[in-house]
Amino acid sequence: MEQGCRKMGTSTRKFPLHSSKRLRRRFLNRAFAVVYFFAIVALLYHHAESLLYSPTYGAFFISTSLLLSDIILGFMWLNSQAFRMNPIIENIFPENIEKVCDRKNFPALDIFICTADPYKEPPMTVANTALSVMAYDYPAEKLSAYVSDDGGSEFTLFALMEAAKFGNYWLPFCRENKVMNRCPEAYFRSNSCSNSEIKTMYESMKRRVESVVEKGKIIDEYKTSEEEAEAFGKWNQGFTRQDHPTVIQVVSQAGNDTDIRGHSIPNLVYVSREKCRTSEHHYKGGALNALLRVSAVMTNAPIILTLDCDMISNDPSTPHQMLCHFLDSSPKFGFVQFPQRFNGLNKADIYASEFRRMFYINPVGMNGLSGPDYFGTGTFFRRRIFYGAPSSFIEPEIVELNPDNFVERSIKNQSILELAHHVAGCNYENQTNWGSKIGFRYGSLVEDYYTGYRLHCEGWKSVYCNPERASFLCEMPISLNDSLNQTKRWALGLLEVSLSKHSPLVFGVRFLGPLKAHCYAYYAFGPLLSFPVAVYACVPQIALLNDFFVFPKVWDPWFFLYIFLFLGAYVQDCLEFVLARGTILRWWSDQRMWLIRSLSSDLFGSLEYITHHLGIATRGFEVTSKVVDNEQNKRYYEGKFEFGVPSSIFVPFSTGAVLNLAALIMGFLKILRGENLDCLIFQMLIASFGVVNCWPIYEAMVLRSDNGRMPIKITFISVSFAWVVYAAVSFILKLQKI
Ligand SMILES: O=c1ccn([C@@H]2O[C@H](COP(=O)(O)OP(=O)(O)O[C@H]3O[C@H](CO)[C@@H](O)[C@H](O)[C@H]3O)[C@@H](O)[C@H]2O)c(=O)[nH]1
Ligand SMILES: [Mn+2]
Repeated sequence: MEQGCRKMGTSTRKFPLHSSKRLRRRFLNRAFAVVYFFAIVALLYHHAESLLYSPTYGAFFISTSLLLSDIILGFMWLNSQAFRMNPIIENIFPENIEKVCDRKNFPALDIFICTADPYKEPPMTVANTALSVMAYDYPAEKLSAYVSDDGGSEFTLFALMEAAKFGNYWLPFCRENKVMNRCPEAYFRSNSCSNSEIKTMYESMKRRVESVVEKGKIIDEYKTSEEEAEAFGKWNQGFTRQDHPTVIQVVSQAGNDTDIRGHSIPNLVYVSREKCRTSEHHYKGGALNALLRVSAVMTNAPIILTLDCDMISNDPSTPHQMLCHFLDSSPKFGFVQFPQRFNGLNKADIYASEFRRMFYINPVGMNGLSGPDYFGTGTFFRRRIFYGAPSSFIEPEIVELNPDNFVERSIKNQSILELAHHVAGCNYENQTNWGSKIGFRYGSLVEDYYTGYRLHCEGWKSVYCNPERASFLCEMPISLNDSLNQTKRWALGLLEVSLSKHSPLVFGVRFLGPLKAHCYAYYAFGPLLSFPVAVYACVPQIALLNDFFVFPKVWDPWFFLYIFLFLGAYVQDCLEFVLARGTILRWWSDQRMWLIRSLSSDLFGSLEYITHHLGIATRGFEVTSKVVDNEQNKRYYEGKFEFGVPSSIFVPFSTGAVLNLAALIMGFLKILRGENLDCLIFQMLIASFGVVNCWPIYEAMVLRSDNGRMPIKITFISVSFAWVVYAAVSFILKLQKI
């Protein structure tokens, strides 16, 4: 791809494209890690000692559960240190790109947009995303957008056809007015547009698309040409989402279709791969592999951008930014990862949807260890990366899929289209390397994490690029249930990696070295946190209710060890959060959601992993809804948690909430009765921390009356459950003395 810009060696020295800065805080991090490590060892020693000398079964039970919990927490701490050893910030100088490489020599770019459900991912959202990237400041004849529709919906195709027509006006409008946010919906929402003509045009297109989805039918009047009518004809009687032939429709063709100023517009291709009930489709990974092949046959650009359908471009110069890395890099360099930044978070970001640690803090840490993991969206790949390690190329089955193959014919050429249909077939991958050695990798519901991991194991490098202005903006779930179900899917997918033969601790260590393997282990084993959090959320509390005192007394040196461990971790976490431009308010939500997720997503994800492996249940990729309900939206902006639906995923942490409150009240009663505070204090501290964190849950259970409150059924189940857990643990605690 650098061919066009070959003689860059000297010019990039004069006009640098990127630079990197190692953060000085690495020294502090390392020193603190050593101190903290010894503190953990001391704590484990303390537990082991209590275990050996436990006077009763109860004490034995408590010491065992605390020891196991702290081993897991210690292991997670160890993993998290890998990110702290060598953080690096990468800077880019996109203003120099055109000085070292002429526009006409820019490499071609294929953009993949995935959608899977026209009701959860409205076709208008997909159309907006497509328009926002088609309007990139990049030579249009080198740009192709491929939309993969796993929902197999004619409405999505209709929306794209409408988008292409509107694009004829929108693209020149953006160019001439130097618009930065080229997603029409976002642009019209935030600008009082002076040119109301284009706004009217947009509104009328939006009305048409939405009415089609609403009516569930495309009226003939909307099919403006013979070709369009023919395309929709493919949705005949036997066509269902799970069972249908491949549909590939070239919606606009670069070099052939022009905008109102006579400039070319980029290729826009709709692809719905063939689906049949008898063969596995591998969810998004499968969709991306189908796109890899279809695009190889049609345009075969050396660079690929993968996007989720709600990830709009917010900066037309993003391709220039990624070129800063691609034009000046080693042959092992494989991808540039841009962060997900979110549109419309509320002030406290109550569901911690921005995942500041995962998307902003940890990737900087991985930059120093040959690059960040793959986030699934906002990633520019070198096409070659999907065909084996840097030094051992794996030949695909047909020459047309070779990343170096040059496509001479037009994308509407009959034989090209025929081959494209063939490679999108549902049995095409049988007996091939797709999904195992070639392309996006199968086997985990978090195909992004897993694919990035395997690519790094092969020796590819990546870079994290987070420019001042957000390159992309995306949506996040605004109901607690949606948010928890999303992370539950992640938890299940991560366990599929951690407990497989490719586990970071076994396979990863061999190929990545210990530090990077621990970074991957940090995510893969994350769901294990459900155990220690569950223990700390109920064991000390129930012990307190039973007059059982398990922790060191105040003034005991071990007490201070606990305080040091707790504050050390929390203060460091908070500092890093704030240094990554977070607010204290959002950090508080972040740590709260960390607790809540451990007791819901991680727990249920683990249970699903087990049931799936026992063959009791099947697993699936439940798509997160991007539809916004106005009433819900209002509550979200007021910062209220949205429970609303009677979902069992709320039960474990609501149970914990009840137990903590009961323990705290009991503790106060004991103090009032004049019992000794010395032994109580530690358990009281834990319970108070629980109660402060659970405040929104109590509110939702008792104080609220809106539709987002906790369903009575769930409150009832949680209280009963709390009673059962209390009774069971109390029974063990009271077992006769040895
Ligand atoms: O069978 C499927 C299921 C999903 N998708 C697409 O996958 C994307 C992500 O789905 P979403 O429901 O939005 O999941 P999230 O949890 O929000 O996505 C995160 O996590 C996923 C892995 O679980 C990654 O694939 C995503 O890139 C990452 O943003 C969407 O564009 C979907 O259309 C498909 O194409 N086919
Ligand atoms: Mn998403």
